[in-house]
Amino acid sequence: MRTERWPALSLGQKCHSSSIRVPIRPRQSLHRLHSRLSRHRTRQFRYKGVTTVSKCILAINPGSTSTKLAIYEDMKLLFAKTIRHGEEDLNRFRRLADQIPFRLQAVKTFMEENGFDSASLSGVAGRGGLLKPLQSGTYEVCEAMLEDARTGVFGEHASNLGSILAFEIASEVGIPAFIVDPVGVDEFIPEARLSGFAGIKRKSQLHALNMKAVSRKIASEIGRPLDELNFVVVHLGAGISVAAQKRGKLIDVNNADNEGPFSPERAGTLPLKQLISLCYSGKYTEKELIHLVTRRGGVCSYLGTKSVMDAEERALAGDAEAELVLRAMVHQIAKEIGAMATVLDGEVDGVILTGGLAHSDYIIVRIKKRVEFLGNVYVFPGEEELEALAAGALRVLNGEELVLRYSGQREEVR
Ligand SMILES: Nc1ncnc2c1ncn2[C@@H]1O[C@H](COP(=O)(O)OP(=O)(O)O)[C@@H](O)[C@H]1O
Ligand SMILES: CCCC(=O)OP(=O)(O)O
Repeated sequence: MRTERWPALSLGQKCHSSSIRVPIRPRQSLHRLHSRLSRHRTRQFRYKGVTTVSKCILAINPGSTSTKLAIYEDMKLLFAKTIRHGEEDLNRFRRLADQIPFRLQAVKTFMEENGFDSASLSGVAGRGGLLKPLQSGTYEVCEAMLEDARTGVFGEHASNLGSILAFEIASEVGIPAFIVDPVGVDEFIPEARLSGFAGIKRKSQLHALNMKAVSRKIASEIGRPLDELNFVVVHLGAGISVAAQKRGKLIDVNNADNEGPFSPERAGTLPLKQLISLCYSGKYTEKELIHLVTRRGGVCSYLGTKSVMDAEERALAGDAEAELVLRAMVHQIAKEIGAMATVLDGEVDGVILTGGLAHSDYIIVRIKKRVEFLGNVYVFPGEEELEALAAGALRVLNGEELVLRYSGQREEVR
């Protein structure tokens, strides 16, 4: 048994560091470029006196406490920034949609700071949020999608802002806006859809963008096609997704906003009867309780912080409560990994651990100890979401892949 650790690129880091073992390859398929698309989408890009003909993509990843941004010229990272939003910045907005002008300004400031004109862009890609169940791929943003993201009919999460912000920027300069592998990617097998109570269906809501991007990289490092491999893929972020990935398809997962292990900010699966009693206690409105279990649950509800980094410091300094909470979170994550291994009939080529918490040796060492009997454990700290967004947009702009419509049809990008 061994653990592979690939340090993910931190934002702004150049791709040539010798410590990076996963090669970042530029896409090679310009020869397949459709000439109409080529004329329409390829821009002259002028920066610091040098003019190049290439496709520039703005990638936007709105998170619950941050907006992560990057501009790629083809697959070369030009600029990136993580803007952290304090609770005081975001708490003044009553609804998620009220944050749009504030976040939009943050995107525009990022472009201005880097002297980058949006007229030089070929496309904008935003993280796709809680939308209807969708197949994996790149979708062009359309009015129906914007409406679902704005109203939150499939749930409220900061990622819902991705399509909206991408569309706002793109429509100003008449270029397409995309989302890639949204949170609502659904590749469930039929038996994963039943909850155990008729009328309540399980939903696939997960960190599909990063989980797919990281698994593709690890498969390529192993030297085998992803569609021949079975992984248990675990994204350890503000929310936690533990998925059974069979031959490239995410066939079962705990719903990262609703089920499974508790996370830095989410309660995960709760004892049913006690939860029902709490709903009828009169202490909370429906909205308040949903907010509590999804944004102030998990580690936050026990320790008052969503930062596992802080919780870890406390545990290491002898705080017994912090130590117990982290031990319990590891316990639940490991149990879920074991469960997903059974979904794969025990045929597991490896366990992949990624997301912010994968930076933590404290957490990783403890999970690994519990699950390494299943096979190799691959650790990929952080996430590849911005790069995956740019890659998804470029695949359709370069004519390598048909763009998906929110209705489910595949078409050539217009
Ligand atoms: N080096 C680290 N050590 C311990 N915890 C970390 C480290 N880096 C990030 N984290 C924790 O990861 C969590 C956030 O994960 P991240 O993947 O960035 O979240 P999101 O899902 O919002 O993108 C936080 O609890 C943070 O404290
Ligand atoms: C709702 C599923 C996606 C998710 O949990 O994202 P974050 O960890 O970024 O909040």
